[in-house]
Amino acid sequence: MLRFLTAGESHGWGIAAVLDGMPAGIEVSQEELSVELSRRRRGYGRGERANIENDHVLIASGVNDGKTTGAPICIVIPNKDYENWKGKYVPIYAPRPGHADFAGMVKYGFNDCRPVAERASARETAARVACGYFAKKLLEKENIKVMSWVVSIGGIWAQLPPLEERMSKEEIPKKLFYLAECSEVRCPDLEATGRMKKLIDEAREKGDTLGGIFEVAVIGVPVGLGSYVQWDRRLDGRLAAAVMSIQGVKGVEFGVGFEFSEMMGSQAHDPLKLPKRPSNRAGGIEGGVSNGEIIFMRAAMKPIPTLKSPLPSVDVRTKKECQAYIERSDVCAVGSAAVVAESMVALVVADALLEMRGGDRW
Ligand SMILES: Cc1cc2nc3c(=O)[nH]c(=O)nc-3n(C[C@H](O)[C@H](O)[C@H](O)COP(=O)(O)O)c2cc1C
Ligand SMILES: C=C(O[C@@H]1CC(C(=O)O)=C[C@@H](OP(=O)(O)O)[C@H]1O)C(=O)O
Repeated sequence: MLRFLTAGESHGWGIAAVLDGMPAGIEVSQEELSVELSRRRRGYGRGERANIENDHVLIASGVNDGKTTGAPICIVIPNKDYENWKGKYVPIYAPRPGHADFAGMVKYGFNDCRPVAERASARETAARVACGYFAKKLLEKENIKVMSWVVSIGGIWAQLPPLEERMSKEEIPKKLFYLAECSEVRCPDLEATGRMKKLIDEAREKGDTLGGIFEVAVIGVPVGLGSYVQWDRRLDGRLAAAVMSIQGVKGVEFGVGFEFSEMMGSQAHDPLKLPKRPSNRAGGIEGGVSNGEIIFMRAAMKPIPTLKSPLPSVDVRTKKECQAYIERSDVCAVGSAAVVAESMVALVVADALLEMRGGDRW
């Protein structure tokens, strides 16, 4: 069983994770790890914090001589911004609509929202990406690759090959992924990238924020990951939970997803033919089990909650109406969320692979 937990606050000493269940013998490198971390940190629309952090990952255990040992892997990512925050306490008395502030403060009985904001922050996703790197390295040994790209930001859509092709021909996700890596918003359509950047600039000027949609594809998946025999073993359920757990993600679909609801069965399901199934509208999973096709997911992220032109809120001390608290913030982080989703998907797929194959070393 591959599992992990994270710890740490956004402006505290650092972010940490323990990843348990990685087999021995997986080669890992500090350089590749830092590339993964910087893919998440950077992107057009991210705020000033991205320039403060370098997300250097300290590997405290579980790796010896560049290979995993099978022991729990402990990673620590010091927060450089801690130097600017230590010894200070900046309370948040006007909860930001859309952030965890209000619900978290009431739930845990705080007098202000600072402790909520610190732990609810997506700073924590740096640790998820570090864990996801190890899962990706395990999958790499089986020629399984996880990719993502952004398809829309604030209603501006990328022009991409038809969905049916994106889901069924391996060379297409590979190409889209390659192009996305060249785009500042991680969108494979470089013309749309320009318009998305302009929209992000406009939102920033207005003190507003944006969300969007990204896709994740997993190629090289064998038949048989996950199971229909128990609800919590279904691969689609596990993947959906993993991606929905990312801060700001509000919708997830597989294959043609919500479009299925408008189709006749005869148009919807993927016929079995030799040598290969002609379509993959299911998105690579039937009955909660991978069917050997590309696993294809799409997820929607809401606009960032912290607004420079804030929404109405209530001061929790005076109970008077006021404007929501303003803090340094990202304007748009859809490309970063997509990288986090790659990591979460890699962790779930690697867990299901270990379940099916077993093995203490790889
Ligand atoms: C990579 C990434 C960066 C984010 N950056 C910010 C940010 O700078 N400011 C902010 O208010 N929310 C940001 N968010 C979103 C909030 O963390 C999220 O909306 C909040 O924790 C509430 O959770 P929920 O939206 O899932 O309900 C970010 C999310 C991700 C995935
Ligand atoms: C720090 C990161 O993301 C943060 C996520 C976040 C939030 O509320 O989720 C708020 C911002 O924090 P700060 O106010 O310190 O700039 C983001 O920068 C990161 O991704 O590394």
